[in-house]
Amino acid sequence: MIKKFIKGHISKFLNLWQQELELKKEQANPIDSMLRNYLKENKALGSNDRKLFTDNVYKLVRHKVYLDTISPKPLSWEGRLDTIYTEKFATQRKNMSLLPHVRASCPKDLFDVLCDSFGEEKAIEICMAQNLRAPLTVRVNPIKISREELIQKWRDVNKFAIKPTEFSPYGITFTTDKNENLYELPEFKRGYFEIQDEASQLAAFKVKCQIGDHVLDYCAGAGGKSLAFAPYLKGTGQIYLHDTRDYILQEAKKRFNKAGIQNVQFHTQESLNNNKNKLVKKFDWVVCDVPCTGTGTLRRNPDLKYKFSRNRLKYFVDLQASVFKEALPFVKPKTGKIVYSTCSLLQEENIFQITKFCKEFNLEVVDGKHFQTTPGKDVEMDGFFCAVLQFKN
Ligand SMILES: C[S@@+](CC[C@H](N)C(=O)[O-])C[C@H]1O[C@@H](n2cnc3c(N)ncnc32)[C@H](O)[C@@H]1O
Repeated sequence: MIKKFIKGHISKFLNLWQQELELKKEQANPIDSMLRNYLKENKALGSNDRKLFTDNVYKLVRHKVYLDTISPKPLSWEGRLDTIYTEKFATQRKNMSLLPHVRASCPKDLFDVLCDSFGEEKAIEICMAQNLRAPLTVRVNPIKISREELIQKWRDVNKFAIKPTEFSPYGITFTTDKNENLYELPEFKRGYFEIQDEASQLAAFKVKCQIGDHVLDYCAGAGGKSLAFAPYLKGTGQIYLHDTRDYILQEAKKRFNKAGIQNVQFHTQESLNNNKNKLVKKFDWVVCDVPCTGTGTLRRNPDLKYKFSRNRLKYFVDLQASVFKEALPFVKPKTGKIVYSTCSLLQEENIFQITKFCKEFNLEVVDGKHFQTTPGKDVEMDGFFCAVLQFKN
């Protein structure tokens, strides 16, 4: 039974979130930042209460479409919350008279485009998987410690329930849903690891840069991908991090310092433009980890599914094409490679884009086929897409 006091907070918070979404639509603040602010302002919620509060907020947001159909009317957050803890919540999933997008708890527009990409059966499986809690996964920084050493320390001293990731050689996944505060660990402060989903790690490792290479991370954000592939360079060559948001590069700078990586430089849009003549055709690798609908990360960001619209999809498709076109001149002719990646599941942002780029710019996909992960029954990773392209010679 959830205490009345916590139920009150859950309702209050979700009413605020709903208002925010109605008012600002796709510009609405992300739910995780709204949650952080709410918890800061409501110190009366103790640490156990916070976990219960947060877990239930996420559950309600994930299952809202389904709950709106099966909960008592008039709808309220309290009513939806009570419904989660009834038998009906499980049994109605099998009610085939409910529309598929309702059973899968996915807004209709998004469900339809997922069906276009995967067919209905797979789309339902993906949505169901995206309604589960995301696993907590970290990437070990091999410059500071090996995965084996960190696993041993965490198992023996911290008593964490963890396992090595199956595909990434540097990942560790937590196997319980206990909220470990990893940011407070000395190993985090010393740069031994970063929190990063396994699929994102695998996409980053597609940048197989070698000693002495020059790499331009064109949409670097806070540097998540670059931090993962930087150890391949063994301190040689140079990574250029670029983003249109100056403040996020400051964040990246701090993370690189902590990770002990020095062969990097940071470029705002202005500084890259000022140096453009020197930098075009210079890079062995250009990484285009473009802005996208984020439909592969709905377990972490379930609020994104309510921001989705076909217009928003078109906005991202156009933006991705223009970012790719901006980044391409920096690739070294003949040998240079450009890596295009998204955390989207949609063909419009992925395979359709690279097919178009190949035709328009005389490129071909190299290093095997493109790489794609889709959350599903046995796939614990986020949805990611990545392809390595090179000029046809
Ligand atoms: C998916 S995020 C990058 C995440 C980052 N690579 C990581 O692994 O943590 C996309 C980034 O593209 C940036 N961006 C948006 N428009 C851009 C543009 N025209 N040129 C370069 N970066 C852009 C955004 O500010 C955002 O940080």
